[in-house]
Amino acid sequence: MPYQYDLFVIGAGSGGVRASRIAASKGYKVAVAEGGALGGTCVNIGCVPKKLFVYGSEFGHGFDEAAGYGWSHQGVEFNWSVLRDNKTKEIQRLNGIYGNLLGNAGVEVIAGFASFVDAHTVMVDGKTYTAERILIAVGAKPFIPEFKGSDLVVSSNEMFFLEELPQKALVVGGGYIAVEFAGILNGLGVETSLAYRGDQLLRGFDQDVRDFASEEYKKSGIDVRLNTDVEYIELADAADPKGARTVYFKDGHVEEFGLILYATGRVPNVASLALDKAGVKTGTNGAVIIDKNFTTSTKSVFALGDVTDRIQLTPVAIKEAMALIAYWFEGKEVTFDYDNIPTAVFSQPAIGTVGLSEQEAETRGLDFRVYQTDFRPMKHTLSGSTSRSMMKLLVNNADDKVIGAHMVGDYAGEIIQGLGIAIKAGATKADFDDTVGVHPTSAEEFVTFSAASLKKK
Ligand SMILES: Cc1cc2nc3c(=O)[nH]c(=O)nc-3n(C[C@H](O)[C@H](O)[C@H](O)COP(=O)(O)OP(=O)(O)OC[C@H]3O[C@@H](n4cnc5c(N)ncnc54)[C@H](O)[C@@H]3O)c2cc1C
Ligand SMILES: NC(=O)c1ccc[n+]([C@@H]2O[C@H](COP(=O)([O-])OP(=O)(O)OC[C@H]3O[C@@H](n4cnc5c(N)ncnc54)[C@H](O)[C@@H]3O)[C@@H](O)[C@H]2O)c1
Repeated sequence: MPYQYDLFVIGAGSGGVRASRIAASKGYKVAVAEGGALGGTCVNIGCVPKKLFVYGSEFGHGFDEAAGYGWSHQGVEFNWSVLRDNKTKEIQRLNGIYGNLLGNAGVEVIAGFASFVDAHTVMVDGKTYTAERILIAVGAKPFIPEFKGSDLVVSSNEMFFLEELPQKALVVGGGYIAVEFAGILNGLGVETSLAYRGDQLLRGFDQDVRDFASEEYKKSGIDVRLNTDVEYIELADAADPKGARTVYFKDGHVEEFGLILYATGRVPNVASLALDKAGVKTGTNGAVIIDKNFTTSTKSVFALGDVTDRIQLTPVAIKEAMALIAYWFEGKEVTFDYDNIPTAVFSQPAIGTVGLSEQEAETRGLDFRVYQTDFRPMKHTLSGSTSRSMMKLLVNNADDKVIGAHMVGDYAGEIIQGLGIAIKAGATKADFDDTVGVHPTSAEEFVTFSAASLKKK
């Protein structure tokens, strides 16, 4: 039976744009449905605007730190609407670029939310489209637990469009988004508390990184509250829905905040897809279940990116799209390597990490040694800031290969990318030691770890 398209992609985010663009350039007739703005989460309400906000908030510390370098100023003012609106203009420029990329590749863009009619048919705004293959790339959406007053909080989605900044904010959660936004708000001059229900922030990261980063966040001015959970929330004044919120914590403490951000995870965005009509099965949290070639329980339907709830990162969604393209066009079985994915948390200071944490290496029963150091970065010798950086390297004793690298400090995200290549290529500690350092940098610490910094043999 002939179909209208070779490929119909649902969702023009990181994974969907790449898959549709490359498939079309290789000769498929492709359409992509997008219910929001082109580029998806990363471009519109994720990585890109978040990083622009991080840059904006770093100036908040920069003015203070400049004094030790001889700069003085007559008071500094920050105008939130300028940052917010300049960010939005830049994102609109990127939306245009995504439109051109898709158009130039010959992809038909259909505006609207798609849902399944059957295994080869989708519907957008009442119109049906048939395709030999359908790719689900709808991403994820914020998860906010339900409790009394949960309608009075915002998610990361709203943070990009706030009418005004509050004087005082509470961020709830302990993952990437919570620590990144706590840093942004703090840097922009908002009195910021970060409440996490567990013992330490950033579960899943190396324990030393978690402990060190948490202390640095406190030093930077964030009020970090561990083992703290919210019972319920009310409007401070019932007649003023835009006004302060009163938070009743589980330990009995009561406090008012102008804004409460819940950054408590993201769940697959499948609710409106009518997956059952195509026989597509889902697992925990509604994640679309796929085999190693990104094929769902229905042979003609594929899925990748955040909707599969594996590793929620843009470069992962993009690499998955490229692997699926190689599977379709070259018949290559997918051998996606989810190990050694470098990642950065754009908190202040930032975190960069690749490979195993000390706890993961222990769980895997490896015989390994650990080098670790922390120091005052040269910039802060004059800035007056007490901020410190830390670095950590894990080495497998059997073959001397570096199996993990971790950093908390300025430029950690930039530095970890290069280390990701070295670790992926199988570099040994001897290779690191043979590499000439770039001086004076923080990064050179990674190639000058000596026996003195051996934390664990
Ligand atoms: C605040 C925040 C910051 C982040 N920062 C980073 C970062 O610094 N680095 C990083 O690597 N990752 C970051 N991420 C994660 C990254 O954004 C995601 O991993 C990535 O966008 C996933 O790509 P995707 O293609 O799976 O889905 P998405 O990019 O989410 O795209 C899905 C698209 O599908 C559309 N859609 C949904 N349902 C339908 C439907 N029924 N019909 C049509 N269209 C539909 C949506 O509107 C969306 O545009 C961040 C995420 C957030 C929320
Ligand atoms: N820099 C980056 O690359 C970047 C930045 C932002 C987001 N992301 C991606 O997006 C994903 C989602 O980010 P996130 O920060 O929302 O999720 P996350 O999974 O990283 O963190 C969620 C946090 O919320 C806590 N939590 C969950 N339920 C809760 C509840 N009921 N009450 C209180 N706390 C609760 C969890 O314990 C956890 O600390 C990340 O895992 C990451 O893959 C990446």
